[in-house]
Amino acid sequence: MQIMHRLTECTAKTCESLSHDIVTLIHSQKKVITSCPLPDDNGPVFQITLLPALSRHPLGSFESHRGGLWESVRHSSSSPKVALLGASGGIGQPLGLLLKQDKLIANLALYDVVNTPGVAADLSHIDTNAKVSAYTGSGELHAAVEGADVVVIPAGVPRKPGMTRDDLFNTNAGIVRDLVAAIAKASPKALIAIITNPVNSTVPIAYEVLKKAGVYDKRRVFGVTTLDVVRAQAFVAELKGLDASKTTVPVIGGHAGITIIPLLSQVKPATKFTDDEIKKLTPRIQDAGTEVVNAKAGAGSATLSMALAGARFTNALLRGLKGENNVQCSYVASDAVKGVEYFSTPVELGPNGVEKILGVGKVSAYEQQLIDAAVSELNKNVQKGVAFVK
Ligand SMILES: NC(=O)C1=CN([C@@H]2O[C@H](COP(=O)(O)OP(=O)(O)OC[C@H]3O[C@@H](n4cnc5c(N)ncnc54)[C@H](O)[C@@H]3O)[C@@H](O)[C@H]2O)C=CC1
Ligand SMILES: O=C([O-])CC(=O)C(=O)O
Repeated sequence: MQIMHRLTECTAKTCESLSHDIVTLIHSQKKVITSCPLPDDNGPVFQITLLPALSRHPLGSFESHRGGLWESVRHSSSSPKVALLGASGGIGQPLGLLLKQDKLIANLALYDVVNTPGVAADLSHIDTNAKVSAYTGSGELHAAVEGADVVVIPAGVPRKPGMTRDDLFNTNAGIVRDLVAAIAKASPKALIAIITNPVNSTVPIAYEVLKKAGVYDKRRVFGVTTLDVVRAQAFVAELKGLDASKTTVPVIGGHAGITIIPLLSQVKPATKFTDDEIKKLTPRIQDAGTEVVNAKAGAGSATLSMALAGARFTNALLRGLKGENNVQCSYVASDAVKGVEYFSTPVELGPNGVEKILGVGKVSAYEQQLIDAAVSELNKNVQKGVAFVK
């Protein structure tokens, strides 16, 4: 059977790489007969001879075309799959609820070590289009993440009062390592969004695991710091009587204590703060996670606001994959700040994940002091993660 591989929804770049995937795939099965680019008004087209065994490969859905002789295959991001690992948890459940409502998601795979069938049955009764599936335990992890465009990870234990995020390292580092090792095998090109704390260390862990597996791409791993942005926007809007939905506040650095750096000098709409306001608001944003941990008094940490933040960030990644480039703050491998290899700044998201690191921009003297103070703390967190994998 021959197929016409038409990529009307992809940029030339993703088109090339997808074509390469298909050719590699066919080669690996020793079934390629011909693969040649053809000119076409609708974008690059590749003619490939394909055997029936491959016609259901998850690279895309195949549609009959020209009397069955030719078929077209769409890039997987035209029917995106999101895998949610830790789906039964305090964050996982409301995040699953929000993702089920995201029109950009065609398939929502829920994975956890417990209770996933119940969560999936519940969500599957919601009348939105995303198809929900459940996977439980490490034996089903490969299937959960296979073919995923985006994998979101809130798996792991949360803080109790008196703990730092770093106190979670001993339990959560191994969880993230093992999950990412499975992603490296089953969906090496997926964008990976890590919520699990300590984010400052779990992101370097993920990079090191991907490096070891030979599928490292620094554009594809993200520490989710969106909750810091959400909080900063809520607190600034409340203080200044602004419309929260139209207030933007970049938050840079990392995701723990003094590494969380709100850039109040860059608030939009442009807003003036007194020194006193800055000195109160900055630690409030830095300690907002602890505020929730203490208020929950042993019952966990932020889940509902985190679910919203996670859904917002996932949607931004999916829009980027579709070619709708957009800007979000995220903790990624970065050269934005000298002396540290991972840093959150605004980044441009696009078809490859991180398209561009936009840097810290113009900061005040106070903010520069916060950046300087964060660097050594971040380095410790990064080194701890790297050493764990090595
Ligand atoms: N990045 C951020 O801004 C935030 C991060 N967090 C972090 O998110 C993580 C999860 O928090 P919660 O959902 O409140 O905790 P939770 O304990 O309610 O849920 C965690 C879920 O992970 C599952 N899990 C444990 N090991 C697993 C494994 N190996 N594979 C798959 N699933 C596994 C558990 O069964 C549970 O369902 C914590 O590490 C927390 O610190 C929390 C809030 C904000
Ligand atoms: O504080 C915690 O442990 C959870 C978290 O990261 C946050 O709410 O920002």
